[in-house]
Amino acid sequence: MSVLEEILAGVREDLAERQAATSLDELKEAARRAPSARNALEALRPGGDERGQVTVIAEVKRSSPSKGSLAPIEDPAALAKEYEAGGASAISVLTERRRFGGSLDDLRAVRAAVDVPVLRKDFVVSSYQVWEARAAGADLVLLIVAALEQEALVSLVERVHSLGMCALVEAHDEHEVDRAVAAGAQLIGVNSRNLKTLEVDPTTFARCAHRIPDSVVSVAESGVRSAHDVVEHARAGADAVLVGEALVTGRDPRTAVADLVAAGSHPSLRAVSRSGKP
Ligand SMILES: O=C(O)c1ccccc1NCC(=O)[C@H](O)[C@H](O)COP(=O)(O)O
Repeated sequence: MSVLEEILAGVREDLAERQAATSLDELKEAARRAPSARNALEALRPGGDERGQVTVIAEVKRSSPSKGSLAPIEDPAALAKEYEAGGASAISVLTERRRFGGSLDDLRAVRAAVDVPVLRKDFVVSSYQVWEARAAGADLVLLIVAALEQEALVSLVERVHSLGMCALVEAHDEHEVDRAVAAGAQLIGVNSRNLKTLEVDPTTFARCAHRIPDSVVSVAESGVRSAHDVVEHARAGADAVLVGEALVTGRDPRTAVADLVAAGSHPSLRAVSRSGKP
């Protein structure tokens, strides 16, 4: 079994327990009571089509399959506030329990503490999880192309958008980028971590970028550690970077985010056309 299949098997077991405890109707009612979703596309590409800076999505990440335990993070809301104070444009919260140590309670706490959009980062296989995300206040929901058949991907993208949220559709190679575009994604993440080996290949975003239309907001995910990495991804046409490990294992999350934001805002980084058009 691949790492992804193992994770998905655990996710499905946990999901079945939650579905037994809370009906879809109850969830829908909770989603109706939740505050409206914040505009993630505007937050991640504030200049619209006139792209001029790379924004930062800062992640609340306790542990991971590749690295094991990273940081205890007893107060995810306090960490998210530090990220926001450092200039993060959105916060990613891992809600998967078994391998990442996250929860929907983390997401609820973070959403209540910050004013920027909040991403539910999980392994979504059912529209039930999309309703859960909205009920917990999420503004964005991660959908992983490699985990979904195309029909399911299309239907989940539509469900996320119909609830006013934004789907971050995650690809790992050019073919998956094409599937994300075909599914109607307005926000595409290219994850540099190979789901079979868990190795990070920092050239992945640059290899895939030309397949992402300029009208789609793009995110470079995984392995971003330094200002240099932000500049490299900016030069390849990224609108945003998503950073976890480097922030939760560093000493000062606010300053760490601020350094990445400053690197992504440098005037020398002119807007880059991913399609190669001037
Ligand atoms: O982080 C992992 O080991 C991992 C393994 C398998 C599937 C997903 C995984 N991570 C989720 C993420 O996408 C990252 O948390 C995110 O991109 C941030 O990456 P990093 O900055 O390298 O922590």
